[in-house]
Amino acid sequence: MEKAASFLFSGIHFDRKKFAHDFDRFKEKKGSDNSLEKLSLVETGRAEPEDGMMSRKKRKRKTKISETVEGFSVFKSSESVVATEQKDKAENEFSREKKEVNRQIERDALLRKKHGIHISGLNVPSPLQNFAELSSRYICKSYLLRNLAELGFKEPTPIQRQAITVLLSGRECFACAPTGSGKTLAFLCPILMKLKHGSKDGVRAVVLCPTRELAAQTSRECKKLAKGKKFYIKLMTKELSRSADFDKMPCDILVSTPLRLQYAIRKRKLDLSRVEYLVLDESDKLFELGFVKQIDSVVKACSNPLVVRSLFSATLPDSVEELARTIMHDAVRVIVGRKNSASELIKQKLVFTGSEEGKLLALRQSFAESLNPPVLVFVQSKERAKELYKELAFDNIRVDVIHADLPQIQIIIVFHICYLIFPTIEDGCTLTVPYITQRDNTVDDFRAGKTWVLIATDVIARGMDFKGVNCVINYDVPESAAAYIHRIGRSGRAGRSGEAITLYTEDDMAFLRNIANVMAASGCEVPSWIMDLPKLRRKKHRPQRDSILTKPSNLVEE
Ligand SMILES: Nc1ncnc2c1ncn2[C@@H]1O[C@H](COP(=O)(O)OP(=O)(O)OP(=O)(O)O)[C@@H](O)[C@H]1O
Repeated sequence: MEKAASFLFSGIHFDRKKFAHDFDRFKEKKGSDNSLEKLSLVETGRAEPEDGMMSRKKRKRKTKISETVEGFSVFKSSESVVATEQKDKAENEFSREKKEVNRQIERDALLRKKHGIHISGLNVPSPLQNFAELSSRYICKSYLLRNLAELGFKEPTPIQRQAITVLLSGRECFACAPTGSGKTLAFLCPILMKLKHGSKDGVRAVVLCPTRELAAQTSRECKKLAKGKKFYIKLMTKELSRSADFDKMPCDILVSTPLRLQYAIRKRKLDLSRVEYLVLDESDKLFELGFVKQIDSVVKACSNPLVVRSLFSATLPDSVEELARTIMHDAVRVIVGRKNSASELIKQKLVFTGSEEGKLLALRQSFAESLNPPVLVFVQSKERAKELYKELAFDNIRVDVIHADLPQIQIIIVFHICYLIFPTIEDGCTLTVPYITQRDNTVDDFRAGKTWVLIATDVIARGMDFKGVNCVINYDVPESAAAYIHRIGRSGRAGRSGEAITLYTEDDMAFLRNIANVMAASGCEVPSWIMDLPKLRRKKHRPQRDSILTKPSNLVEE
């Protein structure tokens, strides 16, 4: 380098005589500079170490000092040393924090990978390592941790690990996780934590579910989680939506179907302007045509600009996500496993029965050989549910049926309390017992094990949590891949295994490929000829089917 420099400057001669005056000044200045530098270092007690082992940082600092000192007072230089020190300290702190952030990002990524959690969105909070983190990272009251433990929930499920922290950080959320993977707790837990305690200030959280049964189940789960804490948790019954005085009725968390809520908003002037949390459970169902207007009016009624909205489902088509994005802000997307796939805990099978008669025969045969209750049998319409029920009711099986046509009975008990008995009371009084529906009874009997085989339409295909359903039989092939995923998802819940059998005939060939795709994606074997079938262009599969009727030749000999 030196050689190069001398080569570059060769031939240039500095005339010291001619520039003697300037040369002297230059020499003086250089000397005074050094003295100043020395002085400033001594003053701050940071003189250069004698052994000459000066770190790179210090050298850098030294250079800076000499630059600052030039032409200014001594006092300023000492201030700048302090400032530089502080700057260095801040820089060190910053780089330490940056390293820690990077390490946390790595740990989060590993935890997410381990649990099959996929996220998109900016600054997604770390997933939970365990439930104890609800206290250490967030303010979680002891009642909730106690209730989780009492319910036997030792570890958060993957969707709970991520969706809970997203909602606790105040972010909106799209969550898609397999059936039976604990999505209900994933949205209820943050709501309870954020609302802290009950109040009489109006509705603060709304959970919308597509069916009455699911709404009832969700409000029950919410009450279990809130046990020991005064919260007003209400299920919107038909009676409530028609006659409640919502101004006087304390309610923190309201669980409802869209129609009943819309009715209450319109007719009972239910005020939702203070709602802080709005959950659309089974959101893809709620965004279907029949519900869209009702959802729209509920979303509008929840007019608090700070409302946190979240969408939960086991199936979340892109179209729904796109639609939902138009109303959501800075939402985080959390997908567990593969989007729109069935639970891997369910063993799925396809059985060809040739015809409708063949289906009934196959069902009877399978029950005769090995009936392992509880079993759910899905059909495509209420008419077919009634037909199949008639057929099986005479077999020696405890069978029941559930569909949208089952009546609701309101029991009104009128007490005419005679003033002769209670002289202080002049009038009679009317006690209205909440609607008791035959649908509720049917569900309860199935839960209690009184019913072995429950024949159902898609009314209970979504969200219903029947513990330990061993087998789901699709007597009729479902109308869509999503319907298939939800139906079979009534078994194989909360880590248990399950079985799903789908009976099909020639009429179902066109739709078979869609089911086979779901099966293959969750690791089940599918005959290759099915995968070679052409894709179905129609969206819904609802073929015209022959009635379910035993013909003499169908009877199984005992
Ligand atoms: N952390 C947990 N540990 C063990 N069991 C849990 C945990 N969280 C929830 N469960 C149980 O798992 C079962 C399924 O939960 P949940 O009904 O919330 O599933 P889901 O994901 O909403 O299903 P679906 O998509 O069918 O609605 C319930 O019985 C619930 O009590």
